[in-house]
Amino acid sequence: MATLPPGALMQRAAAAVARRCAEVLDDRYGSEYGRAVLLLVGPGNNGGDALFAGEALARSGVSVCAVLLNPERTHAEGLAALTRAGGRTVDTPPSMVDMVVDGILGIGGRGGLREDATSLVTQAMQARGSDGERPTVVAVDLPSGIDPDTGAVPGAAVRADITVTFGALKPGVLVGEGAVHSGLVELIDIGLGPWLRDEPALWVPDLEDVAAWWPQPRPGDDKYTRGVVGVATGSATYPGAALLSTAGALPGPAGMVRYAGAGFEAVRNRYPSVIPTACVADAGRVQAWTCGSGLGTDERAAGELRAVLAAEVPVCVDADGLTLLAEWGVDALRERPAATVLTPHDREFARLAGEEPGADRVTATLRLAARTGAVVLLKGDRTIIGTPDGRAYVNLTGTPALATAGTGDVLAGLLGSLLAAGLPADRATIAAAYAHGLAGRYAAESGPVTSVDVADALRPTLARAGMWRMP
Ligand SMILES: NC(=O)C1=CN([C@@H]2O[C@H](COP(=O)(O)OP(=O)(O)OC[C@H]3O[C@@H](n4cnc5c(N)ncnc54)[C@H](O)[C@@H]3O)[C@@H](O)[C@H]2O)[C@@H](O)CC1
Repeated sequence: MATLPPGALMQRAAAAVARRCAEVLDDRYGSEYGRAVLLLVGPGNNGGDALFAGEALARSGVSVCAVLLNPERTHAEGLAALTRAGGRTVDTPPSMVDMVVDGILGIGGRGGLREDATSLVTQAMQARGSDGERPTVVAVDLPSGIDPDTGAVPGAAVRADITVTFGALKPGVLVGEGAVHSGLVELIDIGLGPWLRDEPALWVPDLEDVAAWWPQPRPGDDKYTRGVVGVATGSATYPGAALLSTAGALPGPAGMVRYAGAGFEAVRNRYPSVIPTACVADAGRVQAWTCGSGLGTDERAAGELRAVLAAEVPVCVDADGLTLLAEWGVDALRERPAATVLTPHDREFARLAGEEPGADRVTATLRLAARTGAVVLLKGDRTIIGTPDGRAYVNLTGTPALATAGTGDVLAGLLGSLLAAGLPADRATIAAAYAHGLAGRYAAESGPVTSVDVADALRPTLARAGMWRMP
């Protein structure tokens, strides 16, 4: 740090916030010029960041005003800079505000917002932008009132649309209630790297990574060289699961889908390119299996899952497959000669692990991954992926709209296809969660989402996001 001029980190942080604010205003209004931005400024360096960001915005023609929560402890240089640039302080929020920048508390904040801050935030949110809509809220580093380390929200807290966070992703903005308050989280590198402790506790996959990993068809490929995925799902009771997991597998990167199970006629009628058989034993060679969605838990289902697990190829186990595994005990999974991926929701997790994920979902996921030797994808508001070697990822593309029946079947199908196309299990799982979340968002743009909509949205999503590149 000695090599950096004093305040350099704050300047970089503030510049990143200002840049993001300007982009959001441009998106909303076509230009940031003349728009009204309100800074909520707390007593520490978080407030300092907000003030310097306000300075930069004011210099670009934005009308910036600031409410100071603790005038006597306000970052003095920041305030002077804002004032020099034409920004002003006000006692109460004006009625017309296009954007609120939350610089009340950052990583120094503890115990939720106090009363004065809570009422200030409430007033600010009653303002309206010049388009009549509520102001966009951009949080500096983290939304004020959330616990930076755990994501707990012990009292009132700011609800941000966007959080611009610096140097490292604090778990508080990624998991639990804190994640819900953080909106879209953007990590900015301000050069803190050398001073950060250890490895990040949580990694956030981004589109660049996922698009780079996504297998593309190469010249000379045929359907077999691109990988063949086997889908062993559905039952007489749940024939829809067969269709949904197949629908998830088809847009994936594998060159062929084989279906094995009780839904084979329905699959044949709906998807002519799929090779259907009644059971795993008859299915022929595959490079990966997805098994479990709607499979049931009877003897037949157990036999199918055993056959799949005995194959020396990667396997994604979902839904009823997880219930069966829980009955058998998960420790034997370590003996599998190829990778396993488990995709539980909370109740399935509790059956598998013998305990609820609890408040620390990341640690719980990693513990199950270490115990089973499998990559574990714990579904939730924020899907968490843990690897047996102790890396944890959180997927940020999901949407609550995906909390509807059958979307997990689609995810499992897509994941199987990525495994069959040769992606290592951790990347396949991350990539599937990422693309599935995006597809959920895309589907939600045209109305309430069903799992069929998510499956249908996969192809346009993969093209739009660059996972599919025209060969
Ligand atoms: N760590 C770094 O090197 C950098 C930090 N930066 C900014 O600095 C922030 C941290 O700044 P500070 O350490 O000054 O802390 P904060 O600005 O988060 O909090 C300031 C003070 O508020 C008080 N406080 C805590 N909880 C409160 C509550 N519930 N209600 C009212 N007051 C409360 C405490 O006295 C605390 O020290 C980061 O979040 C980030 O925004 C950036 O400027 C970039 C560089």
